[in-house]
This record gives sequence, C-alpha cells and structure tokens, in this order.
Amino acid sequence: MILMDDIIREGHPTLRTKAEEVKFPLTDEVRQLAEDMLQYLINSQDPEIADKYNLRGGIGLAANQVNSLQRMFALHLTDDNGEQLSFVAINPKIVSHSVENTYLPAGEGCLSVDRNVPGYVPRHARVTVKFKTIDGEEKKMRLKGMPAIAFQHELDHLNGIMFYDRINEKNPFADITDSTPYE
Ligand SMILES: O=CN(O)C[C@@H](CC1CCCC1)C(=O)N1NCCC[C@H]1C(=O)Nc1ccccn1
Ligand code: NI
Repeated sequence: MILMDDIIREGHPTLRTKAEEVKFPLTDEVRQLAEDMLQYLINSQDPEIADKYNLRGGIGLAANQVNSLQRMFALHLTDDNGEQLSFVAINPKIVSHSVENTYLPAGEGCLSVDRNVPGYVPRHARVTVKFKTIDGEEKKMRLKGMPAIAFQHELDHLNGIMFYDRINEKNPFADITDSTPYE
C-alpha cells in the first residue's frame, strides 16, 4: 500500500526527470505499481482509511511522485456530470486541445509540494487524449473541466514539470486569457 512516506517531495530529482515509455506486456512489478497508485487515490478519498493512515487526499498520482520513471499516472475523480473517472493512463498523450484556456480559481496544489503556491495555473480547457490501460487497451477520451486539468497536471509530472512552473511570475493572478502557458 502506498503511504505518504512513499511520495517524494520537491527537491527530489525524480520530480524533474522525464518518465520513459512503458513497455508492454507489463511486468508484474509495473502492473502492481499501477494498481497501487490507483488504490492510493481511492484510499486517500476514504475518510476512515485516509485518517487511519494519515493520507493527503488526491485525485491524481504520477509515477514520478513515487520515485518511478514509468510513464504512467492514475486518476480517480468525479467529473462535472457526476461520472466516476478511475483509471491508470499508460504512455498518455494529448492529441489535440482547445485554444481556450482554463484554470482553477483557487490555484493548484500537489502531493509532492508541502507549501501553498498561490496563482492561476493556465490549462487547456478541453483536451483529446490517448493512452493505454493496464490491460494494454488503447483508449481515446475527450476531457473538459476538472478531468482535463488533472490530466494535464499529471502529464506535466511525467515531463518533470511542476504546476508552479506555469504560474505567471510577474502577476500570479494575471488574466489567464492573455497568458502564454509554459510549454
Ligand atoms: O500529481 C498529483 N497530485 O499532486 C495530486 C493533486 C492533483 C490535482 C491538483 C490540481 C489538479 C489535479 C491533488 O489531487 N491535490 N493536490 C494537493 C491537495 C489537494 C488535491 C486536490 O486537488 N484534490 C481535489 C481537487 C478537486 C476536487 C477534489 N479534490
Ligand atoms: Ni502533483
């Protein structure tokens, strides 16, 4: 079971390292890690388990955060229509995205960042994504809202990018439409 002690924090070099393409078929070890990452999110959203093991709630978790350079992340969240999204995205790609940007008005946080970093994080409002599931199935999805934001936050981790890299240094709360995101 993944615990907070398994989650590396900023300063650890793996958070700034690009994750490598996952090879199929998955080894038992990689499959287990993928399952454990998703289980962490489920556990962290269960008040009893989160309390018992002192887990910080999360809707996404990237392999870099548990010191692995496998190119995969888990997402476990409810979308804007109340649909439960719960999967591990392996070798994820954004194949297209809206011109329009979006952002979380409260800013973003990160399980690997033990401090508040205020500011708007510009994200594509809508993304079309492709990835493989643990079973090796190719998936293609169109995401918007929180799922789109979370997918981009996690994909950034796989590229060694932290959410605050994208905050406008001069004016963290600059009007997002004018800002050119850190690409
Ligand atoms: O890389 C992965 N991480 O660092 C875990 C992050 C990922 C999210 C940050 C912004 C988009 C994806 C995470 O889930 N959090 N960040 C720190 C503590 C709070 C928690 C969070 O945002 N929770 C949440 C958000 C919306 C609705 C319900 N809960
Ligand atoms: Ni994060």
